[in-house]
Amino acid sequence: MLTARKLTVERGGKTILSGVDFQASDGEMIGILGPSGSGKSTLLMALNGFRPATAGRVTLDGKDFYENFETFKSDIGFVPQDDIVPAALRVERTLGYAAELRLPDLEPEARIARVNMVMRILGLTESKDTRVSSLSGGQRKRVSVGVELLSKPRMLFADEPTSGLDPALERSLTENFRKLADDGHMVIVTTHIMSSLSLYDKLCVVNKGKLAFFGPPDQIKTHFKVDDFIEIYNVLA
Ligand SMILES: Nc1ncnc2c1ncn2[C@@H]1O[C@H](COP(=O)(O)OP(=O)(O)OP(=O)(O)O)[C@@H](O)[C@H]1O
Repeated sequence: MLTARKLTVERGGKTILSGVDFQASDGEMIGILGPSGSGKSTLLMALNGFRPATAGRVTLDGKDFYENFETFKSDIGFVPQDDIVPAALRVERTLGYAAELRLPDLEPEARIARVNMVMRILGLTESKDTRVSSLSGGQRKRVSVGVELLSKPRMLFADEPTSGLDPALERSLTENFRKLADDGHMVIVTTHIMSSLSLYDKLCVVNKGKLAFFGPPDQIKTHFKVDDFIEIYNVLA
């Protein structure tokens, strides 16, 4: 279990996140929501240890996450907002190359099997011979996610992976994340998309650097006294 208590992040003399509590278990998919600039990416990177909080504590299975980061880092997959895959290579080669770098101890056959598995999970098999530069935005995002899945990380953190996708691609990528969580991964995603919120186990709403809600999607409308997910943003304004 990943637990954060009273996380505070200060940057450039400004308090960006203040006293945020958070909890995620294996097999859970958690969405981090909130207006632009509310602190979602900051929270995600404090939780995954890439930019630790300046105060507060993060623990994984009861152990201090930052102090034991070297031990835990093989458990972490992180898909940042920007694309991380080279555009010139074909999909299968991109994943194969990433597998060579990330899994040097695996036999070549095992690496190929891992690449094939990741392509299958993410629906990329039919695009395996397509250059990344020719893929749609949604497919490219899947390749970025695929690179992170090669090592089967226990925890997958993704920063707005569905931004800029059409509703069908957004839904399908979110469903991919749901499947990963159902397979036992801990999936933590920042998002602005309100139409797929029911697929998440829990939602974490950040507003002006503070936690505004943490709980299951079926409680969020009651909490904010709204009829529709989209109206939450009016309440937070
Ligand atoms: N290094 C920094 N120094 C000063 N301020 C920063 C720094 N990094 C982020 N901020 C500020 O912290 C706030 C939160 O940023 P963050 O990227 O976490 O927001 P966000 O909710 O993810 O936004 P978006 O939805 O637009 O991606 C913003 O006001 C941002 O300008």
